[in-house]
Amino acid sequence: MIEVVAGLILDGTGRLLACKRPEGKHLGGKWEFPGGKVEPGESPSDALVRELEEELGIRVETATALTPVVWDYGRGPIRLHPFLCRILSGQPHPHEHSEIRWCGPDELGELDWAEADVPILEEWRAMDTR
Ligand SMILES: Nc1nc2c([nH]c(=O)n2[C@H]2C[C@H](O)[C@@H](COP(=O)(O)OP(=O)(O)OP(=O)(O)O)O2)c(=O)[nH]1
Repeated sequence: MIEVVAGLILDGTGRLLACKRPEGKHLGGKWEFPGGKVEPGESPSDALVRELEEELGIRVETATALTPVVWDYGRGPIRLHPFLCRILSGQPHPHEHSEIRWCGPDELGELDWAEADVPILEEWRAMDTR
């Protein structure tokens, strides 16, 4: 099982940050929550702080953990651990994604999400963290 973390970053007005995977990569063109694989010896929360600094140039703190999602895209199972996060410093800039977008509830529903993220989005919608 590959452990992956993903951050639901809120902007304080009810919008979430969606990130587009670059064409040519696995799941290229799909939208995801930023994050990546947990390295040996790291907690999921530490991994997310590291990944968001690398991918977006922001420092975050993690808050509520949502329900992990187990998914298999045909390359073996991944377990995706979602966390709500808050930006402590910096403005997000895409270092590894082709595009990033702050989205309100309606816009979120219009994006072509990676399949493992769909249940996460549904859980978030049901929570109403705004
Ligand atoms: N970071 C992230 N990965 C996700 C999400 N949803 C989802 O299915 N994934 C998948 C895509 C990848 O297979 C894996 C995350 O690994 P990664 O983002 O470090 O991907 P990577 O570029 O290293 O992938 P690869 O080189 O191994 O193909 O989980 C998500 O919301 N965030």
